[in-house]
Amino acid sequence: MGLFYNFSVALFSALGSFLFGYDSGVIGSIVSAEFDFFHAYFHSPGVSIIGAIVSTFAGGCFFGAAAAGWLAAHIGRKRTIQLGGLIAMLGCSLQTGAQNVSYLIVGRMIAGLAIGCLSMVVPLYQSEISPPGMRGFLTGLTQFMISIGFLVANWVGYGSQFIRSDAQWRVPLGVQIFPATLLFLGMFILPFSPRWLVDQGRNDEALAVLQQLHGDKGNKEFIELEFAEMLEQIQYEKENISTKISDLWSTKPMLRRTLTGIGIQVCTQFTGINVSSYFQPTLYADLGLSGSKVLMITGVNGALGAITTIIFIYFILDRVGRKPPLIFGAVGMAISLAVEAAINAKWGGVNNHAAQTAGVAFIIIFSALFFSVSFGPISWVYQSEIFPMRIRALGTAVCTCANWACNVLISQVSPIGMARLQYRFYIFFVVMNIMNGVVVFFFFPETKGKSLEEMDAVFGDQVIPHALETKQMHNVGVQDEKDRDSDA
Ligand SMILES: O[C@H]1[C@H](O)[C@@H](O)[C@H](O)[C@@H](O)[C@@H]1O
Repeated sequence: MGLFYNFSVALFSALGSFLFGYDSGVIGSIVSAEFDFFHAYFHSPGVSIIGAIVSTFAGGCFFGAAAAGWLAAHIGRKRTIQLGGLIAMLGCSLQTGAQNVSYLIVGRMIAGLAIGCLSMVVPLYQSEISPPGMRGFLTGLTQFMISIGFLVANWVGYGSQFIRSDAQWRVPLGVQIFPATLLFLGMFILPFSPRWLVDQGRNDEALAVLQQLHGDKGNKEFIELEFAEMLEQIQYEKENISTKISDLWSTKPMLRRTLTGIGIQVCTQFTGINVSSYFQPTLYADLGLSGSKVLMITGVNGALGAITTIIFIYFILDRVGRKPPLIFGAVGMAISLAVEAAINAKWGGVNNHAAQTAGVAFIIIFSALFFSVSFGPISWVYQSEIFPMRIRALGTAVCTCANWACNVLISQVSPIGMARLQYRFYIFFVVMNIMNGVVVFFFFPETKGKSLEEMDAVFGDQVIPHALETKQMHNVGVQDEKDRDSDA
């Protein structure tokens, strides 16, 4: 039990993040020209209908994330995840059984509501069940599972194009019903967030969950201190902080939290990641590549991204903190995109093998290396750890909505930008990545190793003294890792 159980709970809840990646990724294949049965069934939908099929999903995500802010505070994190799973089952079933375009669009919208909700609540739940020294790893599982979702979607899409019936598009859409059902049912046996339980006055249950999550072996003192601090902080917040949306900007420290939370998500979107996630085949086509090679490279890129993410969150994130990797990633992405722009400017459209290889390599380096060790995982970790309990659900929801709003904007504008600006479009993102690095350097505080209750000290509104020293808590996290190793 103990940390292995804690890890398993965080990983299982990340099935919600898998659905996020899968649902975002699969539609690209389905609307592509290779899916002839899809186009025949829906009477060759034009670009505007295809645009609607793709973007109603992201629109639904925006509203799903907003609603989850209220739900997670009232019915709790666990039940909100279950509700997300249930709605995903409905949305995916509607898409799979679609009889006409409206049916499909409604299905996409409903699935969007579910994914938006899950995208906000899964990392929030993970961060509230984690010990401080492992919060980066356990919450970073969100990004890991998003990338696995994208990866599986790519390969399912690839395989399904060879089916010679309507199953060609119904199968890849239907596949998601399985993880959605598993998430809905499995969450019945997973614990509630201990912090939400304390907020509801269910203290005994909260303590029992903490003991279950962190294990009792050699950890008793840590659990007692963590629990005492949780009680004290949440009690203080209950008496002094309301849960109104205006609390997000009512004091300077709160405004700072809100701006950094929104900031991390806006910066993440402006790295340009979704140009690569959604339009990768076009980027390769601009380099003169086509056919099955493109899907192969996309798949390899996705697999490398997942591997880099897991290595980064497990070995590095909780040791070096949030800021240094963000700055490293921003610089790395700016350089990769600058090289990409130069290659496209000089050799775009020309059949030069060396230039093509370098162009592909830098797209992969951009996302599978630099994004995966920076904004990818850290955006979810950071937004889930900076708000005080009373307003955490709402604050996290606002940040996630910022993610989806920018996501819609960039995915709508990118096809036009790529066509009109060509290689100059990369330069826009070079500039944005440099700005991201500057913003992080000057405005983002470091949160590594602090307990969620200690974030008030980080943001400058500490009122109660913290019994649990950061150093001590961090050591316990490390101690736990050792226990896990010796358990194995
Ligand atoms: O590829 C996804 C992207 O579609 C999301 O917009 C972003 O927030 C995720 O972190 C990323 O992994």
